[in-house]
Amino acid sequence: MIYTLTLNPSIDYIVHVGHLEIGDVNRMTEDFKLPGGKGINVSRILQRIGAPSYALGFLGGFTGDFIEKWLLEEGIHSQFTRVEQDTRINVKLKAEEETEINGLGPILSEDEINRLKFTLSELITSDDIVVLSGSTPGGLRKGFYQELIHIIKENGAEFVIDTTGDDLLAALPKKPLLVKPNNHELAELYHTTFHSLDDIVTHGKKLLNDGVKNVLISMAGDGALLITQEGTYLSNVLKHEVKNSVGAGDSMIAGFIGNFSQTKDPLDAFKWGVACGSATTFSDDLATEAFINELLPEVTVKKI
Ligand SMILES: Nc1ncnc2c1ncn2[C@@H]1O[C@H](COP(=O)(O)OP(=O)(O)OP(=O)(O)O)[C@@H](O)[C@H]1O
Ligand SMILES: O=P(O)(O)OC[C@@]1(O)O[C@H](CO)[C@@H](O)[C@@H]1O
Repeated sequence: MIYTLTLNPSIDYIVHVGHLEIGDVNRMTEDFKLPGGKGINVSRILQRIGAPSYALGFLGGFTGDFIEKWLLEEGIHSQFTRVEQDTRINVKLKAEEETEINGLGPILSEDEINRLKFTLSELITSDDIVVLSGSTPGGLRKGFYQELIHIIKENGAEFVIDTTGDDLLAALPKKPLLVKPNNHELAELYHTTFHSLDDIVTHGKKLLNDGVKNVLISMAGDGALLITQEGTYLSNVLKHEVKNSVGAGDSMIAGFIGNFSQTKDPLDAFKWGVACGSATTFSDDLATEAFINELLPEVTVKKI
């Protein structure tokens, strides 16, 4: 079973304004509320590609109810830890440019934190993959991801981690099955600036040497890289109308893990990752199964 764990889910409030006038009253031309948070996006794509998952994390208040109900309607199993404070609302402002304003998330009590750890330790077995995704709620103690990874490893399961900074660095020696920084996050992680594809590959290989089994690096309109012990692979860039950047990386993780859990073939999984990430980029919301299948034959990867 694949589990996704979203410590800080959100309602994504997508607001279209056409033209944005800062400091003035702006009127929306369209708005949508969607369940969000990186792990939740991964679960939604996994469901669409026939690799069902179980969604875990913290949910609270009316915003939490909205997310739980939506996932239920999509047939996604979940066992969230209910918390006192409301799940956050993240604003995705679509004007001439896309602007995101992400909330801090609820303050959690010690009891709520312990209940989530207990749920994880009860559910996970050595057959499972746990996808740990996204930021941690503002008030949560530092190093909490490490506590979760400890439980996952103790239960003999594999894990994927999609976060940034110290939480990502600390996870590397625990040998994640997959990490997927984008090129900017990778540069930040190593306090550097990239000037070429070679620079990106060199730093991606550091992640591999530090313990990661499969390194995926997404590069938006420049495609993606996969680095494993067998070699380094570059994907092509699919050409369609770009509509959305929210959730492309999560879709890529879902495509990779959904396929890898069934085939154990990193190259095939890479193609699925690129198809899912691209399909979301070219959609208004997360990609549909039909569109992912349509794009799959367009994906090519080459060893570099
Ligand atoms: N402009 C684009 N043109 C073509 N393909 C794209 C474009 N943007 C994204 N993709 C595809 O989607 C993949 C994931 O996108 P991206 O690199 O933006 O992920 P990310 O930065 O993790 O996204 P997110 O904003 O969801 O965190 C890319 O590696 C690429 O395959
Ligand atoms: O604040 P975080 O946890 O870093 O990111 C949260 C978020 O921006 O990531 C998803 C897209 O990847 C959205 O659904 C959600 O709003």
